[in-house]
Amino acid sequence: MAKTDSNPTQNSRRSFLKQTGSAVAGGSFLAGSSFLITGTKASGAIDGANDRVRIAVAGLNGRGQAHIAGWAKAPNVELAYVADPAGKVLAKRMDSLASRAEGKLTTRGIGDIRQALDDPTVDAISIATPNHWHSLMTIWGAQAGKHVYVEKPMSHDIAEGRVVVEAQKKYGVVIQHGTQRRSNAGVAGLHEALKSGKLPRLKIAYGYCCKPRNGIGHEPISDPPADLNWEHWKGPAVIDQYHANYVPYDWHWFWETGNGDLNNQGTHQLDVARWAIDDDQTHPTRTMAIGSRFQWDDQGVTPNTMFAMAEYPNGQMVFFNVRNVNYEGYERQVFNEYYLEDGSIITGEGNYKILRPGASKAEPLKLDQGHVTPGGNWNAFIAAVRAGDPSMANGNVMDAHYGCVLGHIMNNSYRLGTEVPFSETASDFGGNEDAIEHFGRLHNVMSEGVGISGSDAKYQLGPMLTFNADTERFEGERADEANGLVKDANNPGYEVPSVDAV
Ligand SMILES: NC(=O)C1=CN([C@@H]2O[C@H](COP(=O)(O)OP(=O)(O)OC[C@H]3O[C@@H](n4cnc5c(N)ncnc54)[C@H](OP(=O)(O)O)[C@@H]3O)[C@@H](O)[C@H]2O)C=CC1
Ligand SMILES: O=C1CO[C@H](CO)[C@@H](O)[C@@H]1O
Repeated sequence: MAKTDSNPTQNSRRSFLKQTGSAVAGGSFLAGSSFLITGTKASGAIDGANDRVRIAVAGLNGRGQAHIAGWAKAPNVELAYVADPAGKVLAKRMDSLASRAEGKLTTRGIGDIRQALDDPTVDAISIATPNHWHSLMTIWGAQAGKHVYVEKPMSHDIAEGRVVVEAQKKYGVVIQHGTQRRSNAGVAGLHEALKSGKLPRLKIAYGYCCKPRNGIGHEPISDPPADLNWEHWKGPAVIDQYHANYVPYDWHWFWETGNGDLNNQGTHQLDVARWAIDDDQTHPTRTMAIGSRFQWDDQGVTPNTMFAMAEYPNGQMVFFNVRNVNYEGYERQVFNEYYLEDGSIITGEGNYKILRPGASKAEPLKLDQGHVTPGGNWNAFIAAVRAGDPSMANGNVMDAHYGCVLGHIMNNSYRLGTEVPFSETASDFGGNEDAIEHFGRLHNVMSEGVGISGSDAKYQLGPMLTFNADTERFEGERADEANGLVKDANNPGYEVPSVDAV
């Protein structure tokens, strides 16, 4: 890991950042209050009375603010650093912190998270950068002995996710994925009931990521803004030239930096769907996707419409819908559904209803709460850090890896797709009747709701890919092309190490 020339330990003074009107007494932190501690503790060791956790947040524009607020509410957590490569974003966040600080603000604003990694008194980092940075920064964090809270998706491609897994094993740090539904004991309870046989066996776990969005237009190639360290923003991502649609947020819709909505919002629902699959299953072995970027005629390239399916070796399936196009009467659907072998359908999120075969109305499904580390996503991470126990993470590194790869291989099928006429019989989905029926519903929304029609309209139909769950490589038809998508190219100085070199 490259070293920086800063002296991050120079601020040895503690001070406190006031977030609300509550009071901090005697220089100590009142557990459960809404203060954010800033400053530096004398030692990085987390023990006994000095169990303060010092954390550095990377990525400050959108989700990074939720991270700061989340750590502020966690007892005895100290915001040591905030990092962002854009000078204006960093200055704005620092101003905001300073305006709420009691006394001198000692949180350090930095452009490069490696300054915080070099500080032995930092215990953990929390990553809210664009997706292409998630794995590399997590790996750097593990190598530096820091615990890591990393936003979803933990990986931008299949191979780097595996490196994170191996880094976690080697360095033993806590890694928690930003899939906060993993902290929901109601969701855990349903999945435990499904797996223990208290409910009929799960056949299809279905995720929906259907929230309306708009196109992003076209931005010309230009110089990056003067305050932005563009080389560092790109980091591992190979991007030819800057345009203003990358920064901020709309990087989601370019494959070099994002993963489309399937592995954006959809990561939450993909993760829940996979969590419901039997515990002895790792990756699906067959997957395919069909979709398009309808309606917008913009610069983004990832699909705004998608139906994808994945089949696990035990026959259980994950189905997934993405539907971002906007139209009058749009039905927002961001949730999961469970189709059981006896024909029942379960819906809800932590508070479930079941529609039994032949019944006209769904009935409430009363279940025991499942096992999660209590306290919500932020507190669970801090509890795991204090205990030094990676298994306490709500959404650990393996959960993250399997959930993200599920989305990556669906996206890979889509990316290898060919154009076919816009039709409800665009694919036979390997003969899967359930998939044919569910794709038909999405197709109807596109034709009747969105009004897509005519010979110019096309779907991009991806091949049925075969994935070897042991080697994490594709096999069989189109395998060479699919394996070309397993690992992204990286820029010099920002290479994701190999599994052997981690
Ligand atoms: N769990 C959840 O519910 C949610 C999770 N997320 C996840 O959070 C992540 C961030 O999303 P969002 O905030 O919407 O995206 P934004 O683009 O709005 O913000 C990302 C920030 O990261 C900064 N950044 C880029 N590279 C680096 C780097 N090397 N070091 C530090 N900061 C960097 C960006 O810099 P710049 O200032 O130049 O743009 C920007 O400020 C995404 O991965 C997303 O999936 C988002 C929303 C909710
Ligand atoms: O639009 C968004 C808001 O909710 C999602 C939840 O993780 C985000 O990631 C996404 O970018």
